Amino acid sequence: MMSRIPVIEMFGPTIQGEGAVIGVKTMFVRTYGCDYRCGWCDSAFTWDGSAKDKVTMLTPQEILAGLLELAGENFNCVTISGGNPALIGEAMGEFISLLHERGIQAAIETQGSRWQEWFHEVDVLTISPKPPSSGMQTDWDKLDEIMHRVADNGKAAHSLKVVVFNQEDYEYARKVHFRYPEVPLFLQPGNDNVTEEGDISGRLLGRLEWLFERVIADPQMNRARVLPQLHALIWHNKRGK
Ligand SMILES: C[S@@+](CC[C@H](N)C(=O)[O-])C[C@H]1O[C@@H](n2cnc3c(N)ncnc32)[C@H](O)[C@@H]1O
Ligand SMILES: Nc1nc2[nH]cc(C(=O)O)c2c(=O)[nH]1
Ligand code: SF4
Ligand SMILES: [Mg+2]
Repeated sequence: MMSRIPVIEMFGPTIQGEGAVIGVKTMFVRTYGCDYRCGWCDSAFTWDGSAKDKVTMLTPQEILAGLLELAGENFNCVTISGGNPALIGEAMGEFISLLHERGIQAAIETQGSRWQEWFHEVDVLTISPKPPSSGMQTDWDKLDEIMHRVADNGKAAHSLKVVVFNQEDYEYARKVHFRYPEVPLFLQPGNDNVTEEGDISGRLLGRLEWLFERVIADPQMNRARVLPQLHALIWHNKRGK
């Protein structure tokens, strides 16, 4: 049987709002299921069961057809997020090959808890280990293994992205930076209310300013880049953006 991928939503074109390729037009494919349970997850519907009825098991060809139906030729990049897309094996590699056959780039959002061989084929690999405020524990041996593998063989432009809610998270981000000094590091302020309706940009910009001040004062963070969730400034907590 053809292997299938659990997809909870596909949307776009939108603008990549985070990290190394912020500002790029992209489609999104969100897989179902996560091995983490971050307390502040802005996409908890991908794992908490609340939207389980929306999951469809799709072949790589069906996902590509769905994206083309949504957007025609109006995209050149697909961002695969979740949940944790690194829970998916070979079928994801097949999907990435299909994208490449059409000259479309593949970007991945994952937390660095699982490795897949297809990471080597990804064009933009974002690894986002989770700070203490998430309630999750980083398996440093696993993260080391993943960072070494992508550095040794990967063609992927890879980067690290740490979400920061408080001073303890900031210390964690510094630890990540010391451990992998050659890897571009992006710091992203946390959104501490992912269900608030209306305009949340003022609150998020306040968090961004707080993080700017930390980095400005810190000679050990001279190469880190601080970025907001750009889409959240524009579209707030709206889903599918
Ligand atoms: C929903 S996650 C899915 C991919 C993967 N599970 C991960 O965490 O990297 C996508 C990105 O959103 C970030 N994120 C999730 N909740 C957030 C929040 N409340 N504030 C800021 N960033 C958040 C994650 O850290 C991650 O970089
Ligand atoms: N516009 C936009 N950019 C994003 N970058 C990472 C996202 C994610 O949820 O993985 C995301 C998202 O959900 N929307
Ligand atoms: S790892 Fe990502 S998807 Fe999973 S709970 Fe944390 S933020 Fe949400
Ligand atoms: Mg998001």
